[in-house]
Amino acid sequence: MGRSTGNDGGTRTNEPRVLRRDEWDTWYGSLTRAFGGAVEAPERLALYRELTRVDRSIGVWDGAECVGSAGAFDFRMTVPGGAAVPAAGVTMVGVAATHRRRGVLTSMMRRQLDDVRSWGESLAVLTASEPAIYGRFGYAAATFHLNADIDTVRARPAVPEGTDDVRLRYAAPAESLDACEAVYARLVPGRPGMLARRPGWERTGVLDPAGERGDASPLQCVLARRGDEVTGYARFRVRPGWSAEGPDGTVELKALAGLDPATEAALWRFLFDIDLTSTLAVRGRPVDEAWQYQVSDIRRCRPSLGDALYVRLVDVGAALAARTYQTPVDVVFEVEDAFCPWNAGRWRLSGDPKGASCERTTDAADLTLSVRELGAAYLGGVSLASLAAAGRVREVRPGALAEASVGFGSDVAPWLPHGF
Ligand SMILES: CC(=O)SCCNC(=O)CCNC(=O)[C@H](O)C(C)(C)COP(=O)(O)OP(=O)(O)OC[C@H]1O[C@@H](n2cnc3c(N)ncnc32)[C@H](O)[C@@H]1OP(=O)(O)O
Repeated sequence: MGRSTGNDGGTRTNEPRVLRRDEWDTWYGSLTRAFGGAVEAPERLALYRELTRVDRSIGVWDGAECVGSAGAFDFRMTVPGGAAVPAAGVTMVGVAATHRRRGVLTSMMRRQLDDVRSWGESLAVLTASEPAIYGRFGYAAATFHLNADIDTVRARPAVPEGTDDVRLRYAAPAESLDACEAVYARLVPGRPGMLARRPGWERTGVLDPAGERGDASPLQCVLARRGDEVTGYARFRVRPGWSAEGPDGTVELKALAGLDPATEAALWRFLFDIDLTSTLAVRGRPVDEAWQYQVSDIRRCRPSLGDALYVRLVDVGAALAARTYQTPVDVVFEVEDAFCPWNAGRWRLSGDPKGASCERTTDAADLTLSVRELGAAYLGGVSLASLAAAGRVREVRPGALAEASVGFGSDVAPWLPHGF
């Protein structure tokens, strides 16, 4: 770091160092400004202050001014096979516009990945403000999500048997939090990419600052029950609207979870049917969610895909051994990793649906790729065969690509349940 030309006349900046709690306001203020400077709601600010792990956060200072920030939550993320693997949730990354493009981010990524390795965490994950930023540091998009603006007048859901047995009742979002979290916790092991809720994180789902609603309703919650058991929930707002033809409101879905297909269908049907609305706006849903296959007209749902979680294998051997493989795999990867050279070289992965090992080897390579391709394929959402077709994976031993590609797949699409 330290290229000495810049908008501030060439003042040198320093190496990143760990944040102190009393520096948080300055540090976070610098981050907010890097994101454009809009003022955040006090409730959101207070929660993020509480959730920040200052001991895992770093800043770059130029005199008394904070010019770079980066943090890392300590998540547990589900990987294929169901294990909850420690993953550093990289967050709050920003560099002052006066100090941009002179290596401040690079110095923070260097320090952070060294730190993550020293904490014994084999994965770092993030959501990117811009996809072009993080590839050079070894991250790759590993999960995608589905957005839709559903015309609920013309696209109608067909529900499975048992849906009518599910009872729905309104509940206050904050008061029903424990019941919702119990449902969420049961779903976490079943889908790669899901994050076990850490203390405090459950509150992000019911933050409801009045200043962020515009003309929409406060957050609403409906609980689903089968018998006495809470089996699901949906949180949403309603944004009323009127056109010359009549009511034209929008339901904005914020969260939905169900323990069984009938519960999920009952919640979706409810959201389709709220009076005085004609659009159901959904963002960030799993790409394989059932509602898409229940609607009468998918085109009227205006679906679109978005990139979601970026994965970086910080310790290739430990990360690949932490997940399982849906069919037997025995392949040698030749891995290129310029930013974390401890990963570079040959690794033999032997795995099946029960478990896996991944060790250093001197055997000949079967497949060559960079750590980014392993990150993309890690959760089973991007196939190694597709990456090979894109010229990013090279097959040396005939048959190795199909073997690894099928083995890395996941029957359930990986999904990031919330931003961070
Ligand atoms: C996980 C999260 O928090 S995502 C949020 C990221 N933060 C933001 O988007 C806030 C606004 N932007 C910023 O704060 C800064 O511009 C940052 C953090 C994106 C980049 O910081 P900088 O200190 O300027 O990056 P740095 O100088 O280390 O750049 C390293 C390389 O990345 C490239 N790069 C940096 N930002 C971008 C970008 N937005 N798009 C494409 N390339 C980029 C640089 O050109 C440079 O390339 P080179 O090595 O080929 O010369």
